[in-house]
Amino acid sequence: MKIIRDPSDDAQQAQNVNVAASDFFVATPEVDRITRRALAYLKAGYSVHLSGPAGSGKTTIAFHIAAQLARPVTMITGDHQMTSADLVGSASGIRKMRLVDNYVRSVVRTEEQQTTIWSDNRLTSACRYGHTLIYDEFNRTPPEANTPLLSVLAEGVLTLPKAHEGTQNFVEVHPDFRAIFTSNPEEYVAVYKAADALLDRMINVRVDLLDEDTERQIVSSRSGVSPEVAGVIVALIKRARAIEDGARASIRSGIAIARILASSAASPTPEDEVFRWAVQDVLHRSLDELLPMREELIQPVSTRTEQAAQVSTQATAKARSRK
Ligand SMILES: Nc1ncnc2c1ncn2[C@@H]1O[C@H](COP(=O)(O)OP(=O)(O)OP(=O)(O)O)[C@@H](O)[C@H]1O
Repeated sequence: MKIIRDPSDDAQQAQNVNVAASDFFVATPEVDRITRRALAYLKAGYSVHLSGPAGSGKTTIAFHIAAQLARPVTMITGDHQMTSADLVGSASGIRKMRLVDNYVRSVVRTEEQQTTIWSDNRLTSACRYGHTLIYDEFNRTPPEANTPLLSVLAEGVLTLPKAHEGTQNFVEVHPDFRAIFTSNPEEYVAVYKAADALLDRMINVRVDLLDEDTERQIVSSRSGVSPEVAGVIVALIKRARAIEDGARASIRSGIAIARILASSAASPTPEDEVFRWAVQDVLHRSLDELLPMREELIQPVSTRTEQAAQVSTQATAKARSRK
């Protein structure tokens, strides 16, 4: 994702960015379908929740969708230490004013005034200026901290705490404000069960593990390895997922193996020690454990191409002999 800063932004907006797809972004029909589906709901004014397993591309697609909305993006990442103040804002100090009036020498009149200085936080500025909010892994934040979102999503109003110095203790949500949430429902470490009331205010778009062709293109695009090498790695990842009992082998693992191969000029063959190490350390499985793949896939790409050519020559010869 490319980050584009808008020089015309005022100080408040300068913390936020405009985004555009990076040169490495892969838009296959599957990615495009998810994007169009989410955009249909966002355009109707609804918030979207992209839910799916780790590495299914939720965050990347969220940015891609946000880029289509062509509004500045405010990004928040869920965190167990977050409070409502981290979303909405808080008092950041006190402003004191003292007036001493000694115009008549024998009379001294003093007047003191004290006001709280309020600082908007990211949700408030996104609501004020009509940004696209990307709230990544929102269920890592305690549900009570996310409470201000309820009235934002349902009534289009953000209520501010008393410390706010303005005359209005609420912000009317800008008509261009949109929110995209992401979460992994399979994650059970350091996450909270999201409040039903919040989930009920967003439309869930399921982002499952991407299809093989999309994963192959992503691995190739993010690492620079050829699509053939990426295909071998993705097949290994799929095999690891099929026999998995612990953490899921993600597309991130595939990108990591591919980048290691590319930077060491290694090849995805059983004889290549860098490849064996990378598979062992990234997937936590030895190449031998993934042996069924060995026969089919883990051969030098040139060998596989030669074999494919042989198979096709044999097939042509058979077809001719049948005539
Ligand atoms: N369409 C795509 N084009 C290019 N790269 C992609 C695409 N989708 C995902 N990726 C890459 O795959 C990796 C995982 O994607 P991403 O972080 O978006 O997944 P996620 O579902 O948000 O994962 P997590 O739940 O672990 O945060 C990243 O390195 C990302 O750059």
